[in-house]
Amino acid sequence: MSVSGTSTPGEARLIDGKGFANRLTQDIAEDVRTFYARHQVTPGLAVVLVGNDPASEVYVRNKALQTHRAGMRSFMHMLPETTSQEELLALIGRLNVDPEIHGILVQLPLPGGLDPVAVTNAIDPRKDVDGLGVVNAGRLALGLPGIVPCTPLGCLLLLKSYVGDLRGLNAMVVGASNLVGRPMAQLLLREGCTVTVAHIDTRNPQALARQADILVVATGCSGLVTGEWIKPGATVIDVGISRVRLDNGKTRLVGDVVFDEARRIAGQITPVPGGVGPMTIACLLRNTMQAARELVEGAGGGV
Ligand SMILES: Nc1nc(=O)c2c([nH]1)NC[C@@H]1CN(c3ccc(C(=O)N[C@@H](CCC(=O)O)C(=O)O)cc3)C=[N+]21
Repeated sequence: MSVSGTSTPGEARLIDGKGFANRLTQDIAEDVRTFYARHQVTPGLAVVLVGNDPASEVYVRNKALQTHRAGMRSFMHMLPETTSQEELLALIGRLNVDPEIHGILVQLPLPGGLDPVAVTNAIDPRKDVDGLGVVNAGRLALGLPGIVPCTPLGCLLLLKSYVGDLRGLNAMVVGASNLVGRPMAQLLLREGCTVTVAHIDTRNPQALARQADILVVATGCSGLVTGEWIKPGATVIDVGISRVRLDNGKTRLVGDVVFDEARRIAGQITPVPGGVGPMTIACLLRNTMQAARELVEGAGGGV
């Protein structure tokens, strides 16, 4: 490991998101037991899924499984595609005042006709474990404690563990979504990085990426980032996850980065699957534990 954020090229070290997420989940399970002993309260997470997108159903089921592994309670709300905005807002209103619920997540994207901004902001900011509402997003932008979106938080925990001190490093975030790119850029800025955000209108993103000690890619565009984008020895975090069909008819998960090229140039890199995905879920549990603490103990804090 190197504190400069780069190391000698050759074969990149694999960043083991799955192993890290497993250890994090075990630590959270310990926190859940301690919290129960103190307050006789078990943290509860409500996950709301509208419609039946098969990929979303897989993630939602995985979330419920991991929630139970951490000793938390999981409340699933599977709503039909035809759910109205009023019905969805009414459900969130009930979850907001339910003392058994400490975290609420509405799986995105929502079916057409439902307004994700209105829905996200209907969640009590104290229960907004996705950190996507204006209160938590604003807190992050101002450098105040709050709930940080799960995927960027997971990426940051990996970076802090595998790179160390990020101060002064050049970081580039490819993708400017509210879910990942923007909050990721805010977190890296807070850690002292010099941050560049590339988006759909960015000219020559490849040249900018080649300057980056840390490259976080979150576009959902598989194969976008080739070897030529990568500074030798850089740390590459691949947030993308797409299912592609192979010649033999089977499907495979791939990221936004051409892994076999990148791994010969990067210093360290996250695989897909087994990289950022499991960290997202572990951080959701971490945020739910944090929300339960603040709701029950009235403690401030956060990351
Ligand atoms: N409000 C909201 N918050 C989210 O955090 C959110 C969302 N909506 N909508 C969908 C995306 C996607 N997402 C993933 C979570 C875990 C894996 C994951 O565990 N992936 C495994 C593989 C899973 C598999 O085999 O399909 C891995 O990368 O190793 C992937 C993707 C969270 N999202």
